[in-house]
Amino acid sequence: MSKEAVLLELRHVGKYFGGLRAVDDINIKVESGDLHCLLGPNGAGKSTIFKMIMGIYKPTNGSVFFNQRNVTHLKSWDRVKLGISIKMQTPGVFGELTVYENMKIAVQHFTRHAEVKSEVSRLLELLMIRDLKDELVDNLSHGQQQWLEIGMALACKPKLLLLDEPAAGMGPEETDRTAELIRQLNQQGITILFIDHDMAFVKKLARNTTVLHLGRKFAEGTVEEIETNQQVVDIYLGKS
Ligand SMILES: Nc1ncnc2c1ncn2[C@@H]1O[C@H](COP(=O)(O)OP(=O)(O)OP(=O)(O)O)[C@@H](O)[C@H]1O
Repeated sequence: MSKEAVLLELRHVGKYFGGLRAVDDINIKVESGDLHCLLGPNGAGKSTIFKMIMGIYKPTNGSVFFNQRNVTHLKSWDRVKLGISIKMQTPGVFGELTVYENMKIAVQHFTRHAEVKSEVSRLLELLMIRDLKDELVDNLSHGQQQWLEIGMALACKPKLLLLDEPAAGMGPEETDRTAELIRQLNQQGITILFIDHDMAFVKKLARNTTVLHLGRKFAEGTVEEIETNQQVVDIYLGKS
């Protein structure tokens, strides 16, 4: 991988909470244009890594590079301005407002006033929820709310989109639509790093995978390589 091809790099990153090494000496490179999955069982350190990429947690050790720039000490908002965006697992939408109003709140930070309406429409179309623009968010299905949140994360026109378990709690149909949406965003040039522990979903989407276990990098490679790695299979069955 050439230096220019790397969009995100974690170098010897660690995060300790008291005596707990939630993330320990992690090195990860995410290539520009990749659809990359952070895979691992509960408590492996995946969300903590996302929070360090986003600037929500400061690493105990190591550095985070974005576009070859050391962003370790930048605030979250400055990272957003550089092109990093996140959709967290916890809900970030306003249930008592409409779909349109939610999107407008996100879009108006990044778009000139005269273009807000058309940008909201463009995103709602992309998210397959344009017909629901006047609906209160509380009335949407779980999947539709998740797509709206992805849309709000897109408002800053990110180069790198972090998705924490984007299909969690969805049925098969919504999961398939979510996979399709993520694939589409990636084809439009957005590099995507997503967290998941559902191997079937990961197989549908990811090109490259980093497997974490107990805060350490356990394995990395293509989905095919990971799937046939006996040690990875074992940690999923609780043998390691
Ligand atoms: N703010 C915190 N204070 C103390 N411990 C924390 C904190 N955040 C996370 N941890 C611990 O760090 C470890 C890694 O947590 P993390 O949430 O990153 O794992 P994860 O791989 O995202 O798990 P899950 O799939 O369950 O979301 C866990 O043992 C967790 O309890």
